Amino acid sequence: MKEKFLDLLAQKYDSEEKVVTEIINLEAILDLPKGTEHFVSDLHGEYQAFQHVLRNGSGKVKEKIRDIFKDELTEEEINEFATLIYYPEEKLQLIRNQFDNNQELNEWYVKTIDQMIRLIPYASSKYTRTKLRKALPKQFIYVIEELLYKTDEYTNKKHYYSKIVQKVISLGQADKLIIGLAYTTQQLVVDHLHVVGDIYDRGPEPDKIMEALINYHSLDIQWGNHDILWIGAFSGSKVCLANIIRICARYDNLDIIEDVYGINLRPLLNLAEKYYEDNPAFRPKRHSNKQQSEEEQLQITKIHQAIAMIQFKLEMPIIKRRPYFNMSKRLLLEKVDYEKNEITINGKTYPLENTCFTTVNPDQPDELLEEEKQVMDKLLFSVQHSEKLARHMKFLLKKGTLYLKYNGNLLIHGCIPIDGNGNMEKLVIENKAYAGRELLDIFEQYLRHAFANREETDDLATDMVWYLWTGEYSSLFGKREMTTFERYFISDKATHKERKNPYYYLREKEETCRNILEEFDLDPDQGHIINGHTPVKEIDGENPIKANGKMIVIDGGFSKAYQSTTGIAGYTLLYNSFGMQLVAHQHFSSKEDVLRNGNDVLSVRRLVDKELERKKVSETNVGEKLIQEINMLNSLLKYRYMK
Ligand SMILES: O=P(O)(O)OC[C@H]1O[C@](O)(COP(=O)(O)O)[C@@H](O)[C@@H]1O
Ligand SMILES: [Mn+2]
Repeated sequence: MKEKFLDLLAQKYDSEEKVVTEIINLEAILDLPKGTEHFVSDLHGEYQAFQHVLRNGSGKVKEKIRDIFKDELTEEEINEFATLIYYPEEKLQLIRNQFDNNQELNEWYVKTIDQMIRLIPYASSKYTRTKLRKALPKQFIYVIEELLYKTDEYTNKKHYYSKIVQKVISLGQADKLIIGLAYTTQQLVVDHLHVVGDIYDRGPEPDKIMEALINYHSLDIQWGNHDILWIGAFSGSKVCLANIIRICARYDNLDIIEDVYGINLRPLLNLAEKYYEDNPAFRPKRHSNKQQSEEEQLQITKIHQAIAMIQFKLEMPIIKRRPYFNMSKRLLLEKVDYEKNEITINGKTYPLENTCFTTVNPDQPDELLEEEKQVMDKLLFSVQHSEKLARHMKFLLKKGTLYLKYNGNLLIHGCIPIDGNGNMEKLVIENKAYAGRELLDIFEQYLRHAFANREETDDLATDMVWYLWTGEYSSLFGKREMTTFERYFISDKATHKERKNPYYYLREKEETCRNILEEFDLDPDQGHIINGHTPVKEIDGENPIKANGKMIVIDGGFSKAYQSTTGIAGYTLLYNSFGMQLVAHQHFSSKEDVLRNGNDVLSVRRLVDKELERKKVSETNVGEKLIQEINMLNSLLKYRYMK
């Protein structure tokens, strides 16, 4: 077997020299400082703000510019230059308009190309030449390499280089070169991106975020509860599907469903028009910049009610067929007194308001009307046949996992369900108990099974995806119950409370975090847990760094709806060879503002951890793989060439 494998490998490395060269190359990489990891989370459809963080590398781009040009450029010029690197196309247009004649513009081109070429070696100092070459714009590789590897020792070469730049300009290629160099710089500054969940829901452009991620050079994703909902819908879960439409209606984002993913909402609208009226509890949340007629708002309000009621009905049979989900308390439509318009929860009776129960049969409240059934069948068909959604969901499955162990850290969107004593909570599924890492592994297995068997809509795997959205022992939800029904229909706020898993206060303690790291076979002295999911209320003095630095909560706070409760726009994390840095972001106004005013509102940095010695590639996940490759190549060398 091994020999067969080595024979195969020998096809690629078909001479002794090739094997040796590759071994030398890989060993050199192992010795380089580790690349920069960038962690973001809770993007919630806020494409513009996310783009900004991605393009500025959470401040890393500007830091590199400042390192090199601090004695040469003013703060204002540094800002201008940084903006050019973030948004080269738009910034170039603004700059071109500033000049009255070509000569001035050409001088600016010469100066700018020179500065960009000086920045590249600094930004790529941690990479091999081959890796840098891969990051260069293809059509300019030759030109850039000529410019990059110049030395000023020979003055005649100087002339040669200035000639190259002049030629680029006179051939009308300067803009393209600058744009290419800008993207190269962005790419060099961050080696690998981690998206710690919640790409979808609340904000208007999750699809564009997905496209940006698909085009990104290196990343992984830890699914968030909102991503799971979309995966669930695509995998055949009608209750997940009802949820995504309900949330889109609530946040006035139905165009994501209709226009972006091409899902026909007409049948749902017809049903909504037939059974529902205006209702203040179901009015969509207003986006500041969205113009909408009263009629449109009314339509959304009706759709919102129609789909919410379908959702509540669809939950019931699942709760009944899966007793171990322990959700019988959530059979709320059975607890309503339809005559008195009241509900009794935990022995207490509350009046109901803003109800919209016209399609509910009080004797059998989980029964869908024939029309509701048909609507859901059509919607599911449409969802499962949306090409774009299929592409996005497949990418989520390909790059995503429920949790990730990476360079000694544990990345997870929500939590590890634990009880008040810090013990892993058990969920019994089909007579077998799971807890901790095993529980997360089985959740992921079910999710992948549901995704692979999308024609199944009521099997355990599909139900389990919904459990991940809302179940008490879900590692993504992290709360005891979701009080959606109460928030629509009961005014007493006490019923709205969603009790959190003890994880959320026990994670303040170092001991808890160490136990969890051990549960995942990670070294508790070295590792950290990196969480998203819960907005950090900086306003109330909450610290995102917990448990003596073992726990870092980086809810990106991109979601505008939540910014007033956090006081800032959230956090991102950087981890390079020197250690970890937490970056606090202020509210992102707009790309236009950045372009015109260089406003790039970053970033308090707090040192999370400082490496005593600079960390090298050899000490990383990537390094581990390289070492394996080197071992194989050494075997090949012995087997083939040193006999
Ligand atoms: O504020 P909204 O949109 O009504 O959503 C509230 C719901 O979202 C959740 O907070 C889950 O979403 P997050 O993952 O963003 O926290 C639920 O616990 C809660 O019921
Ligand atoms: Mn979340």
